Amino acid sequence: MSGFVLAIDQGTTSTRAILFDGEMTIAGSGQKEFAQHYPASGWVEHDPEEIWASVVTTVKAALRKAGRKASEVAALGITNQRETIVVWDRATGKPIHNAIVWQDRRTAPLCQKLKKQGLEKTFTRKTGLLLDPYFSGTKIAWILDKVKGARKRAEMGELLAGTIDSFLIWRLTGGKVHATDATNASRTLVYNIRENAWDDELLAILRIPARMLPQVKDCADDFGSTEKSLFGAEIRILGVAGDQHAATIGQACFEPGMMKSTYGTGCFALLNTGGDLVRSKNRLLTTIAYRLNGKTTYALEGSIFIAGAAVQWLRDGLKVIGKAEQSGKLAATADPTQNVYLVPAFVGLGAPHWDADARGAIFGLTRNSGPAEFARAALESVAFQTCDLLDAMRKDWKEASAKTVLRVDGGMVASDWTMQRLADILDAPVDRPTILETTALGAAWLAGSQAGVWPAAGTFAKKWVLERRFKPEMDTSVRAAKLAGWRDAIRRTLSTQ
Ligand SMILES: Nc1ncnc2c1ncn2[C@@H]1O[C@H](COP(=O)(O)OP(=O)(O)O)[C@@H](O)[C@H]1O
Ligand SMILES: O=P(O)(O)OC[C@H](O)CO
Repeated sequence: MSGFVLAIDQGTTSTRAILFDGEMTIAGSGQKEFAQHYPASGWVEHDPEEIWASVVTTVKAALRKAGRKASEVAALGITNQRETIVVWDRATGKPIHNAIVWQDRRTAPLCQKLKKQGLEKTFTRKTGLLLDPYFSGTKIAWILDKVKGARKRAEMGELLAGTIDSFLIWRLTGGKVHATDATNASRTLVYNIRENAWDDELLAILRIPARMLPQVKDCADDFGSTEKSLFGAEIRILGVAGDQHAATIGQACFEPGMMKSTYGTGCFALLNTGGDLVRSKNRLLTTIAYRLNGKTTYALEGSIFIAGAAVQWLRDGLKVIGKAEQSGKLAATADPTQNVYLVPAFVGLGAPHWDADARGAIFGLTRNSGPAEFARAALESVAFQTCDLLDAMRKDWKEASAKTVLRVDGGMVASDWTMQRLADILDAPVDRPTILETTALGAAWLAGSQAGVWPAAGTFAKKWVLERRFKPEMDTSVRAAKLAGWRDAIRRTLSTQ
């Protein structure tokens, strides 16, 4: 069998399909953006049919560009934006509502109600998550409540629910397989991460019928085969993981203590804690890093909602840059004597504050403040937020020693200035690999190793190649002063002061 492995990376703003060859290099790829729907303030939806069409188009494009046929592909891996949920009709495969996206805040009142009933501890103990609208469970409950007849139909087994991976598997296999993997399940708020099973008590609280949920498999497992009519030949689906988990694998963070951080629209940092299910006392999430051969590896996760999105704000909102890549150059020209801070709480704050009501703020402006100081403040905010996550991780898990090295990926890591500032603020080395498509690579590795055409974890990890290490260079007192200023800015921004 050939070593060609296909990865579908179904992200928040675009879908990518990448065909890797036996040397794990990219043979061909396709990418397609799709519409974001904002039906009300704080609501974010995707059309599942548009997502499905983008998957079919990009897979065909990747094969065409590589000059390969589906019959030459040994396996397919799927990775996806997490938490985003679809409910569809079992008989027709048609969604009964648009997908409710991870960023969507519509279930904040339900989360508040459950918190007031004293239920957050129960959810956290079982799922490792918090009662925040970010996660899928309350979104499923919302659809069952609001779409006429949905709950009854779900109880009768006529409706199915799933994260995007699950919806795609259903469509790709022609409605034969309703499955997901343990990492995606671990983001739903109804999956018990210690017992590795859907949790009846939590399902009852949210009134979600268990029969509408997918079977949960290992990340490298048999998820069925794509219908021959789609790509000309069947392709076995052998790997599935949420995108941040796939990036953890693609960055070869297989050892406890290893950590990756992905800087796209938001930033998601995962610290591998091995078999230890570490309970956070500092409002980080406990999540399943990956599950292989029935063995669960856990992670502590810090989720930041705005990272590269702050650069988009410089470009599209303030219009002080024309392109994202100009942000670093502009920041480098900022006046070192000014202390301008941006707290980018544009959609509230994620970890470790979880303040849905906070809104963005800027501090320290003077008559001399201009585009350069705004650009520096925006890029530095990403470093400061990561620093808050790392501090919380160190407090939560003593093995997360001062020696932590951060492996980075995502669109924003192209900025050398930002990566150097990140190393300076963290006071820790930041490693940027040669392959930045780590998410797709992680999904491809799951599928390729399961198919037996790609190497096992140890050999795969040795193929991780450093492109550049950013070492901390900032004077200790300068760093301390900057961090003190940031903490003051955060304190003044929180909605509950
Ligand atoms: N050179 C750069 N400097 C700073 N930010 C950048 C640069 N290039 C891209 N970005 C930011 O990275 C983000 C895109 O990264 P990507 O990983 O594709 O995100 P996503 O998968 O969330 O869509 C955008 O928000 C963009 O503003
Ligand atoms: O699609 P991305 O890269 O923005 O990632 C989204 C995360 O999985 C949300 O938890």
